[in-house]
Amino acid sequence: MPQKLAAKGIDAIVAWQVPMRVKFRRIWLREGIWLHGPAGWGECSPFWDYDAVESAHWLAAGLETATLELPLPQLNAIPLNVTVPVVPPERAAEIVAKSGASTAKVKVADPGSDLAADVQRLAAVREAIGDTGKIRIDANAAWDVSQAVSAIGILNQAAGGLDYVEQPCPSVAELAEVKQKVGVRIAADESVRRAEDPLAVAKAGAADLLVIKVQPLGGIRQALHICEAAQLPVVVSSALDAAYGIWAGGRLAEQLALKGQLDGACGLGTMSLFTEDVLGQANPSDGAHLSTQKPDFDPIYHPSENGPEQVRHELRERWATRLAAMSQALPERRFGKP
Ligand SMILES: O=C(O)CCC(=O)C1=CC=C[C@@H](O)[C@@H]1C(=O)O
Ligand SMILES: [Mg+2]
Repeated sequence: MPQKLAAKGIDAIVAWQVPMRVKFRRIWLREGIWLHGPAGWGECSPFWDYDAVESAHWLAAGLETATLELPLPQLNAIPLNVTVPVVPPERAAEIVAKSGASTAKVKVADPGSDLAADVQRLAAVREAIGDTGKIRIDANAAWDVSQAVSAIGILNQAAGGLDYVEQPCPSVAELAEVKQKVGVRIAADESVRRAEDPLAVAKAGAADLLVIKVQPLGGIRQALHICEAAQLPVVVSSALDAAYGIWAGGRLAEQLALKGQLDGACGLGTMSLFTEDVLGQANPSDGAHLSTQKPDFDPIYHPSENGPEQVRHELRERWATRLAAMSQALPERRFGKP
């Protein structure tokens, strides 16, 4: 256990791993750690392509949840969007119908797919969600400005109207230009969670709303601070978190809902993308709503604790090394203190 963490009252760490039902964000296997402290368990599950400095935000978020007692929830549930990965149209329709959600967020512009497939996926989602449902798309910064303008026109039509387009292009300047040129709202995701200055996009007036994730922004309090400063509507989304990360997202969404800053359904239903419950943790969502109750399961006493001993050993070692690097990087985080 790194000394810095022990000094904050962290007394147990569990590494977990779960296969995904479908490839999402180019991964088939999701991993992370849970840290136990005076306030219970917190999650730290940065993607493996993030370096120690970027991942230190995720560690700060996990430390916050494990050490800071939050007030009891005032809302019971947060409305969710169903997340539709890059899958064939029939599968997309099934995912939407099964969720019961009235808002869908559909992944588009995937390098392994094309615009014609995106058109078909959106048409199937509209059919499944009905005329009154809302459809959002997320391009994960795949387009340049002219590709974005043309694709958004086509996809808006295929979807029978879009609620918004998330991160059509990489840079703030491009987002601003696309926002000028299309009649669909533009949301910023990577331009907030991976930016040197998470407020740059708001300052530039380059987005109509923000998609906010707790772990990449270093915790609920820092995320709230950014939302307050940005003065834009917000949708809280998951970072493909497991139960404790999702719970933190729900608590942020609750705060924003109480302030009137939440823009509809949140992207916190992603535990359904996992093939199984992580260490027996039940999915806290019914597909259309997320419970704000903190999971009360104690992973350390779970008998399976991630399968065969060999896998457990390798997983623990890998995360112990990474945790040491992340905790070293904590003071270099780009804004605020945990
Ligand atoms: O917002 C949602 O509905 C689900 C979360 C989601 O789409 C994402 C989670 C984590 C990594 C990202 O590639 C992806 C996103 O870009 O929003
Ligand atoms: Mg996104």
